[in-house]
Amino acid sequence: MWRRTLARSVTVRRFSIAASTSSIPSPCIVHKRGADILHDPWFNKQDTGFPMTERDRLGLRGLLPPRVISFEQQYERFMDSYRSLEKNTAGQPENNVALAKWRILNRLHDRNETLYYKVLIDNIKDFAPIIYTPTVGLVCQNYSGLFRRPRGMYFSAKDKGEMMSIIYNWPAPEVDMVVLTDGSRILGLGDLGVQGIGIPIGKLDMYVAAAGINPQRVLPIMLDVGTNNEKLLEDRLYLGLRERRLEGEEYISIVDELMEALHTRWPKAVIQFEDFQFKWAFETLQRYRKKYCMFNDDIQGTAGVALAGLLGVVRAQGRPLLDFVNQKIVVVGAGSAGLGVLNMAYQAVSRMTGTTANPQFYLIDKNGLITTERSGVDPSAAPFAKAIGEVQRIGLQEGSDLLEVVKKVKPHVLLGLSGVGGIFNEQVLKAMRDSDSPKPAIFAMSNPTDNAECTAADAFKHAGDNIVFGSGSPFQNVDLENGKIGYVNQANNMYLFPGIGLGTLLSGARIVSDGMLQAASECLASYMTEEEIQKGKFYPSIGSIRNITAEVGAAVLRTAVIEEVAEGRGDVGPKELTNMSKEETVEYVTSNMWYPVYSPLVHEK
Ligand SMILES: NC(=O)c1ccc[n+]([C@@H]2O[C@H](COP(=O)([O-])OP(=O)(O)OC[C@H]3O[C@@H](n4cnc5c(N)ncnc54)[C@H](O)[C@@H]3O)[C@@H](O)[C@H]2O)c1
Ligand SMILES: O=C(O)C[C@H](O)C(=O)O
Ligand SMILES: [Mg+2]
Repeated sequence: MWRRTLARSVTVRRFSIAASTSSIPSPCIVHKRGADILHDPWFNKQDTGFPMTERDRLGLRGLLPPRVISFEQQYERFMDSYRSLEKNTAGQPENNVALAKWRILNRLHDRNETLYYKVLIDNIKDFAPIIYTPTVGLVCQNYSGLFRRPRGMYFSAKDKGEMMSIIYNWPAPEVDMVVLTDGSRILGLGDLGVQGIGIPIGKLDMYVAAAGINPQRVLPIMLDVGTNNEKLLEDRLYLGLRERRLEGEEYISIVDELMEALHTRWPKAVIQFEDFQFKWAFETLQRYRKKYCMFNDDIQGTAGVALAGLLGVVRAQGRPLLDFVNQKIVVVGAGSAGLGVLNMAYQAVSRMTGTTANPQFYLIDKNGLITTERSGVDPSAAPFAKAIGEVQRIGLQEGSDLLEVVKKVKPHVLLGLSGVGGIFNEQVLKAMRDSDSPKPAIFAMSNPTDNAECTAADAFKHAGDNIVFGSGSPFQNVDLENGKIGYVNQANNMYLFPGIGLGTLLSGARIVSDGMLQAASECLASYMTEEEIQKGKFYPSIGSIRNITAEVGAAVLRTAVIEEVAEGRGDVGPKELTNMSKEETVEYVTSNMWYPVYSPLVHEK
């Protein structure tokens, strides 16, 4: 038996396509020498990390001080400076501290990617809030001032007709993951134009940290089609096009051109759409999802994470999963994210009941409760408009406000994806005390922190100790002052998009199907133990994000194989993928994760 297992695991390892994690890293071919290497963050070893033999081979002798400092020493040196910075900035305004921390990490990112990702992976709990949500929002807002050097690619409306050649300016021969934004809806901060580039960079940092995508194969892209942000239009130092956004056919033809260019150069790359405003988010998803290997994280990734949380809520109530169909869920925000969640929740109910069920979902936008009486309702929201007769029976009407809806519906779950900070105010939270659930759930999923529908502390204070709580941006757990702790879940799509991307990539799938997304969500939902669920924990700790990503990636990959959309990757074709057991698939995914080590550099002309 052991022989078989060993043989199989060797087979799986043989198919590894990323850098090896063994103690002797495989060599890396470089096409440059001397100072050019020191200035390249992909190959630089923080200068002092180059061993003498390598200094000889690469023409580095005389360009560096004589001492060689090990990777471990460099790591400690960086962490020491980080800790000093923390000490020296203690007590200063929160945003200043956050930006100072971002700067020190960013400088390392620009100098030495290997050490940067080592630091990030080993301290993900502390550093995710800096390189990702919420600090990344602040960075985008201050981008023009913080800009030192470019990262990723920038396409603008001025590049129309030339994108196919511009795409070849990207220096890396291979790209696995692309995150693309047009900057039109950055978190809950609105239209930030070109400054939104921080979001694809942050998402791809999470891809490297959580999914082990090789950082030489990630590509953040900003598609600058103008901005409607008046402040930016008037700002002389704004780095993007100081023009209003393209609309209609002009807009879509530019996105078409970019997608075609990307597909031509890297047909196997997975493309994640991120932070597109509502009117284009759904439209581009429908337009491209059958043609290219792409998904929209705000619609689909968020939906999977939210559904996993909603199923956790049912378990926390001590109810069987099938009871999900009886949950009264009020979703506040009828945009990309809110509608994505409702679509997926609706599909789950339909699967459970085997019918086109009429779940008890209530949808609220800036004009209040959406019912069949609403005129001009967006077609993507229309399926969730409540029948007017049904709402009138409980004393509600078209446009009823949030407080009214919570009071009358007594929901099991109140889920915010509105982008409006504090909208779950004291009255609304107090009304949740009358929820029909023994463990009312409050999800304040909007980002960044100031845009959260409520804080964790307010949720526990006003809605009661028995609630379960999730937020898009991180909050500290809450001391309930009765010896108990109110647990805070981070209900953020970061728990899924890395696994969706990695699983899709390794499967070589042509598209990202609904089945693959559903598998990702189910995997996340079932990851949590009964004990954790009873403690109000629906998502794993961020410290285990590589493990969860491996599981999610494997679930996505296996579904791609079952649905026959997987074409395989490298030596590993659909047949080999089909023959892998569930455990072997997880091992295959894990063994393909890149891990930061200094590889011996070998020069080739
Ligand atoms: N936690 C996560 O993983 C996650 C994922 C995606 C989006 N988000 C957050 O969700 C928010 C919304 O994103 P989106 O893409 O859906 O935006 P969107 O612009 O597409 O939608 C926003 C929706 O909120 C509604 N709204 C605005 N003001 C309101 C009010 N006062 N009362 C009720 N509804 C109101 C709007 O009518 C609209 O339907 C953002 O803050 C974003 O950061 C979080
Ligand atoms: O970026 C995040 O933290 C989550 C989400 O994609 C968002 O737009 O808020
Ligand atoms: Mg987003």
